Amino acid sequence: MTVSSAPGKVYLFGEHAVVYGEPAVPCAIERRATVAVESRDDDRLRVHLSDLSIDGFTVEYSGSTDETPDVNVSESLVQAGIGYIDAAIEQARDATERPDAGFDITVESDIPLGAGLGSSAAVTVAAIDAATRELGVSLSSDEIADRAYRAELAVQDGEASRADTFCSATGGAVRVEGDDCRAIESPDLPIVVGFDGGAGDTGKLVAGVRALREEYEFAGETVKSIGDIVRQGERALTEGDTEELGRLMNFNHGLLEALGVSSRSLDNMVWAARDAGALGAKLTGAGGGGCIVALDPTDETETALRFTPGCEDAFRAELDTEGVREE
Ligand SMILES: Nc1ncnc2c1ncn2[C@@H]1O[C@H](COP(=O)(O)OP(=O)(O)OP(=O)(O)O)[C@@H](O)[C@H]1O
Ligand SMILES: C[C@@](O)(CCO)CC(=O)[O-]
Ligand SMILES: [Mg+2]
Repeated sequence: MTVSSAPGKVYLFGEHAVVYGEPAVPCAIERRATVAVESRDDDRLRVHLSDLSIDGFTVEYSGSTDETPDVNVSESLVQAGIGYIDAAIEQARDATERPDAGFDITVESDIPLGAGLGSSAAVTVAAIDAATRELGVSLSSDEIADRAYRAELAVQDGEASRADTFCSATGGAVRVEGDDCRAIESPDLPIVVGFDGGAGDTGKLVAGVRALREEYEFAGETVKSIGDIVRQGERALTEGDTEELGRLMNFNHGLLEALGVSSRSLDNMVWAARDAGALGAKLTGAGGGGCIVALDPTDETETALRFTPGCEDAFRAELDTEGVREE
């Protein structure tokens, strides 16, 4: 058996805009997905998912992905839980030239699903690393990131950037602009996360922004303005100017709200954080529900979020400098 883990992430800046070639700066955090993989003698996949929101369920289906898994849970749950694993295994089979390799797979994760913390990227990255190493092939983190990106593209109908998967494979803070992906220096930031217990579907949310850009030229200008915020934010990050970072995060959230990817619960948490004295606060990831990220060196924001209606959890997130790794 081979076991790998990979971190989730928060976006300081640039989600959604990064899909259209603008830069983005996500940072890996110490919340990880762990995937255990064991080879089988046949081409079948037996997948056990014990994620946070549901009792673990097990599905088993043939290796050829055109066969509907014979499962006893709702189709949407299967598609939700299986899609990224299935796409990751396809990438692992391609990377190892073992198209009929079968696996027993167990996924465990402390990253809430669909909440903007990159759970899909972490699960995909860890699954590719574990499955390829189980077959005796060791990929570089850049190769894993590229294959995980292609897996996310497949599951999200082409609506994905390289940012989440490169950040999860690499760890630390990264800067992604199109195919240009690189690790960057980042000071230890006082990151606080608020979680509303909800979720958003990344593929659908990204498709919504794409439709808005196609309908309104000013929506495209809004996306470009997010790119300007990211470039300004990089300078603040290099200088360790957390007050400027916070102001730019607030600005970024406002533009994401204009693009229709925030929600009442996310906005409530953002304003609760700001009212508590956070340097800045914004939604993170695809939006639609899930998490916000705030900067506050004091405990005020975390405390305020815990008493904010609609906030289910609030926690301080440390930067995780490690990307994908063997456990
Ligand atoms: N523990 C897990 N077990 C199985 N599948 C998981 C697990 N965690 C995430 N996934 C898959 O990832 C999907 C959520 O991915 P999605 O991209 O919508 O949100 P996210 O990655 O958590 O947030 P964001 O992309 O906004 O950062 C789930 O519906 C499921 O298919
Ligand atoms: C919304 C998005 O920009 C980030 C999701 O965490 C999509 C992507 O970059 O793949
Ligand atoms: Mg995702």
